[in-house]
Amino acid sequence: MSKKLNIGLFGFGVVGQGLYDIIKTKNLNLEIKKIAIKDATKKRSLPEHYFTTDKNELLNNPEINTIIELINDTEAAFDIVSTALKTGKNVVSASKKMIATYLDELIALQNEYGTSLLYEGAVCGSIPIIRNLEEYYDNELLHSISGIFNGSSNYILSKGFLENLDYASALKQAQDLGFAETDPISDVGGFDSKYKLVIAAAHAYGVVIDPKDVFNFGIQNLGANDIQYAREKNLKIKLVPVAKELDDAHVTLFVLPKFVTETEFLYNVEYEYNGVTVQAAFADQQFFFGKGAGGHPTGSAVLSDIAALRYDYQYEYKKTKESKGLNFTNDIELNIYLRYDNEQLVDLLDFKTINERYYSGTYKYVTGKVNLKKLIEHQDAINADNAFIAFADQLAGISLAAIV
Ligand SMILES: NC(=O)C1=CN([C@@H]2O[C@H](COP(=O)(O)OP(=O)(O)OC[C@H]3O[C@@H](n4cnc5c(N)ncnc54)[C@H](OP(=O)(O)O)[C@@H]3O)[C@@H](O)[C@H]2O)C=CC1
Ligand SMILES: N[C@@H](CC=O)C(=O)O
Repeated sequence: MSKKLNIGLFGFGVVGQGLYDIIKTKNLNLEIKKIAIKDATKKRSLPEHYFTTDKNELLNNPEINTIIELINDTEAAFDIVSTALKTGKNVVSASKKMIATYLDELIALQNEYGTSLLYEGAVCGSIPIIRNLEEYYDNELLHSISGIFNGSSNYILSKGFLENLDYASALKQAQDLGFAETDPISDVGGFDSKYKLVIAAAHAYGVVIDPKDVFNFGIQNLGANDIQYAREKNLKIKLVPVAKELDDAHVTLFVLPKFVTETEFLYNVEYEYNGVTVQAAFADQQFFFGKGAGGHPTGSAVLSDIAALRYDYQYEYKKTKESKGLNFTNDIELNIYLRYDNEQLVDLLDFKTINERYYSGTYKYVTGKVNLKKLIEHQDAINADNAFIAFADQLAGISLAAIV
């Protein structure tokens, strides 16, 4: 018999409302007791008595045994989630930045207090990737996980490539549809993809990596020449996070735009859809596809976690416990395309090999192999130049540069 869940819901925005819409169509053994929001003056679709701006009305209510955290404030979310876990309440959260930033602490709290934190909705919306990494791939050696982890940036890219819509209008649409983060630089700059990648890597490789150590470069500098370059070669540009085991001792993570060929699954992932490609030793390549943003797709993942809590499901962080001793490294070499203005940038990045170099009045690019550490070191110069970078490798082409 499943246990009855008395829910305290934090947040009634895109995802909170989306979750509510789904719950009300079902006859589940659960009840939403109270909803905490920030702005008491906003018009709501439910009677006033549901709402409060006092978090303690939920956290201190002994009747509430489950907290659902769906707010857009990282520090407040960590405070809510950690308090709930400490006071014996299980939690479901979709706040990927908060989870990636505080993952070590959140795992420790679950171990110490025996409470459960689930977050399927935080990584690729409706795609059930976390529980698959945790359970299904438990005994698999995973060579890499990559994909499209951000709906807003993919929406903007699709609108540009397929409909010739300009960047600003496409971003506005993604915001109006409820896909974008409060500060959309998180989406287009690759930060959101990075947080999701860090969470996925913890379940895939057992490594808990500080997001600050992971390089992310987004699509905000993408220009008409870059799109033209891709079109002429029958490629598409996608924002792709990569986690790859390089050898028995090293794992790398980064987020970069990527030239994707027609033969790759990601080529046909458009608009707010996400895709996750898992390359495993025995299962070989597998692909997960689904909506990565929006109230209902994300709400469906949150509801799946809620349902799992009725049976006290907990992540075991199995690969973390196996302690294979993988070290995170940025000391890798990969083939990139750099569209730039300032010649000095090419020298600064210290290309190991140059395959192609092109100059015209307003368009200059170079392709070749660089060390990721050089991209990190000169990130400010790259941004100051309004340059655009994409990588062109199949993942097998990314290699450890030096043994660290
Ligand atoms: N939108 C999406 O597609 C997805 C979003 N997410 C994540 O889910 C979370 C929520 O996103 P989303 O629904 O889009 O965000 P919204 O901006 O639509 O809603 C945020 C909600 O949080 C409430 N809120 C903010 N601060 C507090 C606080 N301190 N206490 C109580 N309530 C608070 C707001 O209150 P008020 O209504 O009063 O302003 C609002 O109801 C974010 O972490 C986001 O990254 C994850 C996957 C997909
Ligand atoms: N802003 C995010 C929302 C879901 O995580 C995105 O666009 O993917």
